[in-house]
Amino acid sequence: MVGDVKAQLQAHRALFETMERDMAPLIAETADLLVHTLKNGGKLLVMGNGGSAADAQHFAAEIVGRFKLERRALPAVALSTDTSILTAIGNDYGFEAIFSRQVEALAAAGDVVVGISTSGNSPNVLKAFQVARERGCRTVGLLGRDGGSIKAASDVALVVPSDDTPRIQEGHITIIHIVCDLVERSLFG
Ligand SMILES: O=C(CO)[C@@H](O)[C@H](O)[C@H](O)[C@H](O)COP(=O)(O)O
Ligand SMILES: [Zn+2]
Repeated sequence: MVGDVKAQLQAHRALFETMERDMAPLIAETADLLVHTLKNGGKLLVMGNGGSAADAQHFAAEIVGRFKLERRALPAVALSTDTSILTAIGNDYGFEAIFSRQVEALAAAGDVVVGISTSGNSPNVLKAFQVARERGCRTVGLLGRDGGSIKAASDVALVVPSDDTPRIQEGHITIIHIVCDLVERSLFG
């Protein structure tokens, strides 16, 4: 039991060492993109399924509310939170359309659309990225494994180098916190 716990903590640490070595520039680039977008009156739309739906609403909450600094509210919407919208679109147009239809409704040119998927292959995220690009938005994929099909639809692809879904999710939420910190300090610090 304790051995299993230690093995998982070690896997987490090894992954984060690799992320530190390989991903820092791309995480900084993502923060820059969001700073630029918010400065120019754009907003963040963010989505994911399951645990990544929770990460999406966590991200939007840090942006709309605050991360650490007392500052004005910033615009962000999690597309995974409104059960009436999700069930209506899912029921009437199919589960693949639950995010793309909301992107169609809410996205403006210059917005940043973030999709979180550990496999990189969730069809509803992929479809939302296709619509986002048609709308002139920038797409950021928070991905895992080999990046899947969403990688090619991402302007910035942050692929956490692991095949283990929970470890990938731990990478994603840490990247989200780092981006929130950089965005807030660069706009208001
Ligand atoms: O949190 C977990 C597993 O750790 C699950 O809820 C997981 O997010 C769900 O199976 C998702 O449907 C997986 O989708 P994706 O990450 O491949 O896009
Ligand atoms: Zn999970």
